[in-house]
Amino acid sequence: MKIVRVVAAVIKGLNEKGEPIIFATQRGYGDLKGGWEFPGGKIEDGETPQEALVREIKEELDTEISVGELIHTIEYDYPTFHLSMDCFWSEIVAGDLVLKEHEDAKWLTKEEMNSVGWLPADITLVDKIRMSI
Ligand SMILES: Nc1nc2c([nH]c(=O)n2[C@H]2C[C@H](O)[C@@H](COP(=O)(O)OP(=O)(O)OP(=O)(O)O)O2)c(=O)[nH]1
Ligand SMILES: [Mg+2]
Repeated sequence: MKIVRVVAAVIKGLNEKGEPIIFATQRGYGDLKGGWEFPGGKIEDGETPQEALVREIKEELDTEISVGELIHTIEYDYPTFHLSMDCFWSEIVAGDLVLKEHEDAKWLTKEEMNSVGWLPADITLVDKIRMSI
């Protein structure tokens, strides 16, 4: 099966109560349209995962991020491809998270993380994030 290598940013911030919040985006096009995900995309030839992630977040959200530690690499079989997705803690350096490609976005607290319809590959990662924030 075809392997698709993807990077995703788990962007962490704080709400007005000082609680940790995570930025989630809703896919605006394609087969998985409407599903919630962590912004990011496919690694291109010659890029490191971190370089790919900085580029993708600039393209998708017009925002500059700093890429932190790897949280987890998701391996998941979709019907037509195998997804291998590196997920990194990330923080905003500059920019306002403008939705250039996504349909919607939300900042979610730990308690709210199960309130959106995540893509099937993301479920184990979401659980892991909920335990660690
Ligand atoms: N970005 C992202 N993709 C995910 C997640 N979970 C998940 O299954 N995927 C899948 C959906 C896509 O089939 C694939 C990568 O997607 P993408 O569409 O974001 O790639 P891209 O930004 O480079 O966009 P494109 O040029 O291919 O349209 O990974 C996630 O949390 N974030
Ligand atoms: Mg993308």
